[in-house]
Amino acid sequence: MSTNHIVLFEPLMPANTGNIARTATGTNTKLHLIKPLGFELGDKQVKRAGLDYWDTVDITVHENLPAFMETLQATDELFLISKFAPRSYHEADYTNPDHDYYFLFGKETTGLPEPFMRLHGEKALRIPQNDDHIRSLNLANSAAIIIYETLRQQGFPELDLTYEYEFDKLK
Ligand SMILES: C[S@@+](CC[C@H](N)C(=O)[O-])C[C@H]1O[C@@H](n2cnc3c(N)ncnc32)[C@H](O)[C@@H]1O
Repeated sequence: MSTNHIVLFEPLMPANTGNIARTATGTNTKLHLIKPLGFELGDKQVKRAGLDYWDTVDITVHENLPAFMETLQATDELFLISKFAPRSYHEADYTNPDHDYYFLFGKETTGLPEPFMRLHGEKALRIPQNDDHIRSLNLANSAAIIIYETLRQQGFPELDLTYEYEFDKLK
């Protein structure tokens, strides 16, 4: 079965990383952070945004982008998530059970480095948006959109499609 990975390139804002950590925990997704980080991992704001989930996130910190790239195996599929991509994220296939899927997101201010983007342009995916009104989507929202499309294609593996709550608002 595939493992999905969210990779954040030089994240700056603790609230975004905390928010993504919460999504990662709830979806059995691994989280990778590429240094330098704009915060300390013990930062109150990271923890607040991830609430009680921070300690349960499977998190790996990489020294820099080349160090992260060196960890990839032949069966790992890497996608660069960028508004500059010519292809939309819904057109890619994430269903090969023998592959792990890595989604690399850019820094809140400057995105991914331009030379790296040019080198791996064929792996880039865009989330459609209205460019007349906003510059880009929020990083944490982008990560949630991508991971849930991936999980939808994979049939939501090991996630509860429904759940019996002790205090159920519908009962
Ligand atoms: C706030 S945006 C940074 C925008 C930055 N100016 C740039 O050049 O990409 C942070 C990250 O969110 C993701 N993102 C935001 N909007 C996106 C979109 N429409 N399509 C794909 N990724 C997006 C990208 O990974 C981006 O690097």
